[in-house]
Amino acid sequence: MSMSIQKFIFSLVATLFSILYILFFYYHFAQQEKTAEAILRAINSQMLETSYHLSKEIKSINDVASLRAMLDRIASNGDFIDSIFIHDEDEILISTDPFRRKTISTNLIFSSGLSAYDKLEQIEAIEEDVRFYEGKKATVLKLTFVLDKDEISLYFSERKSKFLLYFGLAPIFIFIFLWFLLRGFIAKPLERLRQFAYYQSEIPKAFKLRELETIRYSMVQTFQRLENEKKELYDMARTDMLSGLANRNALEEYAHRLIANSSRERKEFAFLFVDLDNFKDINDSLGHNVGDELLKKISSMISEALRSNDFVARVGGDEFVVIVEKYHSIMELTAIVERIQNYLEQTWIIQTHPISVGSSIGIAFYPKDGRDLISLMKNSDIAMYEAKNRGRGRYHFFTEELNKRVQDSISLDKNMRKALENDEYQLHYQPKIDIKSGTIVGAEALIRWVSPTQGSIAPDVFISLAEENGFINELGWWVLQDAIRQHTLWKNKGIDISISINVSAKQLLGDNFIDQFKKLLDDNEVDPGKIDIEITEYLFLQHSEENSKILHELHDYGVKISLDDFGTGYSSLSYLKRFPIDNLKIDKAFIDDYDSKRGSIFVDTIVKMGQTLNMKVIAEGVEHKEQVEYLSKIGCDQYQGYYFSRALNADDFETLFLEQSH
Ligand SMILES: Nc1nc2c(ncn2[C@@H]2O[C@H](COP(=O)(O)O[C@H]3[C@@H](O)[C@H](n4cnc5c(=O)[nH]c(N)nc54)O[C@@H]3COP(=O)(O)O)[C@@H](O)[C@H]2O)c(=O)[nH]1
Repeated sequence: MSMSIQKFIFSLVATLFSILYILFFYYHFAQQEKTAEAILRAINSQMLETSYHLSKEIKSINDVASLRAMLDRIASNGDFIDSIFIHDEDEILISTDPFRRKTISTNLIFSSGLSAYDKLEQIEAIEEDVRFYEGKKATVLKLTFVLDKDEISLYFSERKSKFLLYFGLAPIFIFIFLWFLLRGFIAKPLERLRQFAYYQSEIPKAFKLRELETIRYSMVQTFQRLENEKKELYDMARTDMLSGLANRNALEEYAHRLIANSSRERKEFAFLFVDLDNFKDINDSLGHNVGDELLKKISSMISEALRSNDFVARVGGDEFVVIVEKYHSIMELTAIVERIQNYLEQTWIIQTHPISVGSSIGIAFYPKDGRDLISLMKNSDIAMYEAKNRGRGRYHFFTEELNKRVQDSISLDKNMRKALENDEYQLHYQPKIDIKSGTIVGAEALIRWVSPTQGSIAPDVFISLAEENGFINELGWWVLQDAIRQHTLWKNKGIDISISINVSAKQLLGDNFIDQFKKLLDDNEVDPGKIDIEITEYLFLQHSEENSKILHELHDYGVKISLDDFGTGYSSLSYLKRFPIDNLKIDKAFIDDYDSKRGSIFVDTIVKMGQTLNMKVIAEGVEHKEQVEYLSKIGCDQYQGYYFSRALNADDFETLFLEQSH
């Protein structure tokens, strides 16, 4: 049976005090007996002495009466003697107690079985013979000492009280003091140490007892050591010893956590299975030492190719898993994949051996290609084998459809960039018509890619990819330069119309856009008021502080700002309030629907709202006469659309402009 430290200390102290109390009581009774013996002895010797004196003094029975004074003195001096009397067989001859008439039985004094204290308690008197000679006749009288019972019990009860006071109460106080002392210095600290050892709760503060303090300090040290060892073991269990990368255990933990989060937040992530090409040959031909060293280098290279929030684990000899969570598009992901492959595609010098090793990468996506680690591993592995089958040093997606899409995007990306070098882009211009006068007041520059192999490619096909991969900055800059060039050319020919240029959010927010744009206008002596920058609502979604600053700067410079495709995307009236917008372009979808009840209300409302906010309102995608009539009726400012003209190349636009202005 176990007990708490507090209980143990309490029992220990209590047992100690019980023993002490037993000893004290034994001592008390022994003392009491000794005292009783001493009292009895004193009374006895007083008695013997008195009897001896009386024997000498008394010569005849008549002398007894003369002894009164002596007896009174002895009775009053004797502490425990109540009275003294002398009697013969029949009657009391003399007594210090005037009321004493009878003798008292005194035989108990000789009863041997009783303790001295009991004798004192029980006997009332003791007596002694007084012998004397009247002539030759021996006479025996009895001398009796009557004991003062009250005095005796008062004496013993006083002694008892003192004993209780000294030996009874004092230990109780000592007991309480000891209890608090032991509890405070031993029981509580030990209990705190126990709790610390058991729960590893907060480290107890230093104790005042040296031994306990040593134990506490040792425990703290032990726990710290254990904590470090635990951490080391934890890390070891999750680290690949050769490469220092995460191992399969760590991958399992990471993937489970990520899958749970991604499923909750409905997000996808990419799971890459990386396998080195020809690694087995290197191992077999140059030995495992070289292979190991190569693996170490490759591992650190893969880590270097990744961003801090990507995850990499070595899951087999030359197999790695990379998890990429944050990417905006497949193209951004493929850029990461290509970076890994490019980093690994170098010649490594290992123990003087030049070694080249490529990699094949299979890519699967959570949740599309697998909802758990096993299926993601399996499917990315299948994709990796497909990459190897197709000639190594490649990457391959698990689904063929995605594979095709990515391959198409990659070749589009390549061709799109080449097209700029080969001067395959052209700007077409769609007239903007003033509704009241019916004349051309401007032109929207729209890019066209005229490929020698594929013919005219619409901007819808490549603009979004150019925005995704950042090529829009280069392409957009070409558009601006070409539009300004054309504007200057027309101005010199007397065609002084404003030009609207589509500028993507990425381009607008790119480095130095404002400075370069202003320089372009200044260099060509272009009136900024003749240039209209078309932006979409998408711009307002991000970096709104920065956007606002750029738009205000452009506006202050004199450039007009048009909000394109109004009403289709992320429309919020607060944009119209916060940003300096000159023109509102109603999206074609609203214009198409102008003849329905709701549709007409929308168009009408947008026109009124725009004009109330001092904006010009331009209808897009106008294809029919009725639409123009309706727009005219509701007071819309301008329109553009196939009804008047499609976007034309610069020459055709010029012809049309000159035709309609005459
Ligand atoms: N960042 C840049 N974006 C550009 C540039 N050039 C074009 N674009 C954007 O590409 C999208 C598609 O443009 P496009 O194929 O040229 O189509 C434009 C018009 O041809 C078309 N349109 C005009 N009128 C009609 C019509 O009556 N019917 C009909 N079906 N289509 C018509 O609309 C497009 C103009 O759209 P918008 O820009 O919204 O005014 C398009 O989003 C362009 O913005 C560029 O140089 N840079």
